[in-house]
Amino acid sequence: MTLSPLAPEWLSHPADANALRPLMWARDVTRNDAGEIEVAGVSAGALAKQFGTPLFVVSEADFRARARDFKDSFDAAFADLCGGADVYYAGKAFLCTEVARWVASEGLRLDTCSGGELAVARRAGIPGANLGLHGNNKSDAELTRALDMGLGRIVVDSLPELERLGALAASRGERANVMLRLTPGVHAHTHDFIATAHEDQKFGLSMAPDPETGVSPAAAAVAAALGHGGITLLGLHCHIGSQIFEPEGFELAAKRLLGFLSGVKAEHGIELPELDLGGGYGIAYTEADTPRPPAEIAKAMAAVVGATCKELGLAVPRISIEPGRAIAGPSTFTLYRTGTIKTVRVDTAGGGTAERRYVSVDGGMSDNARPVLYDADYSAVLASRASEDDAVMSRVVGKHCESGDIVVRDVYLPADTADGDLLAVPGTGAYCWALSSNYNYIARPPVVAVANGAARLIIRGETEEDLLSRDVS
Ligand SMILES: Cc1ncc(COP(=O)(O)O)c(C=O)c1O
Ligand SMILES: N[C@@H](CCCC[NH3+])C(=O)O
Repeated sequence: MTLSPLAPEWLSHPADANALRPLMWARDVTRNDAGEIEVAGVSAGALAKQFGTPLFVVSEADFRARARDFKDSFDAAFADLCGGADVYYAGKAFLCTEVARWVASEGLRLDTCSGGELAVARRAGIPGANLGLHGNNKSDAELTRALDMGLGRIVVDSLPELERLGALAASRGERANVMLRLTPGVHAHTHDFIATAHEDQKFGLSMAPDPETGVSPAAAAVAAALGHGGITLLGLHCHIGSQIFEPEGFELAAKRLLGFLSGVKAEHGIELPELDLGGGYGIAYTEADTPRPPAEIAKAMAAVVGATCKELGLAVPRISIEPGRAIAGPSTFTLYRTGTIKTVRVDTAGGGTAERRYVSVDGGMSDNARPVLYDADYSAVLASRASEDDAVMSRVVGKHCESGDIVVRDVYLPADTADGDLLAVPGTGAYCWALSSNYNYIARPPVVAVANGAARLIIRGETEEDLLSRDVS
């Protein structure tokens, strides 16, 4: 078989199309003797039979292990510097009541960014002291809810919000626990839509001095917070973006924030006790991605923080981080049923023609918007059986009325992949269900957690009745 010239350079023709690359899958996903994929002892076929497809399948053990790994690694790395570190799981990646409970039982805290996420946290019984709240446009109702729940930290994003929160807390005779989100001016190596620390964007307080006053919005916010009767200023926060592999951006941001803390000490005589370095750690969606293990990330970060504090004569603040994707992403795969398969002739850049095989599945951009939103790459394997057939360059597409509705842009799938097979797409635990929609009146799929040979629903799938029941007629 001649290889399709349409294959991207980074994608290698697999020697064994049935193989599961370890970094891309939850650690308890294997291929059983019958050739079927199974997770924690439950086969893809059994899952599809019990819950239907599309289906989000979460390995509970894998999710918990990744959460624990971050907590243990950061605690160990920062033990001597500041007595350990706090890990806030970023619930925006994937949140439901069950997941919030897993996170809490593994010793993590929870980062929320809306009233709805706070409601999940409350339902899961997480104490307010272990919660953070983010957002560039928090409503008064959300701030009130945060105060009602006694939040450990509200991450303030702007001067107007600081004023609003301070006034609200003061009117209740309280002080709000505040972290200030700063933009350290770091350009992260990631898709523009998920980079968040350069100057020209909606998040955070700039550290760059205003040309007229010489005072940066960040410095103005610190002064305002320290002087406000309704605010307790705990420290500073930054988040440079998401799906980032290189350590340099994280380290530069940490250095800039510590430098800023040193400036606060010089100006106000105060060493703020906390520093949150955000999330953003990349995961393996394809063979081209090489994520760093949490222990390595933590050690490198501790070395930078320790050395910088020493240089600046600062006590090391209590460090926290907010990983989302790196905990939720690899724990989950999406199970689809294949449908129409067709091969089309396409013109190549070199002036020739090639064939592209389109494999359609029964979901698509409504359960995974990331390829459309960020040009995100994924991978896929045949899940219902192993195949001895050669692997053919393929494009997995959804069923939506949108030509950009691509699930996996480029993947080698066995030539005998046929209508009715099961296909599994790994790494869909973060920002897939969370970003899901009802486009084309398609109901959101259920999410099941699998552990110890049993699967249980943690989010029920929507039904057509659910969707119709919203229509006012
Ligand atoms: C403030 C903040 N913290 C944490 C995260 C989690 O990022 P990630 O899922 O890439 O770890 C995000 C999302 O990018 C974020 O905006
Ligand atoms: N939603 C983005 C991640 C960033 C969201 C949080 N700031 C993604 O799917 O990659």
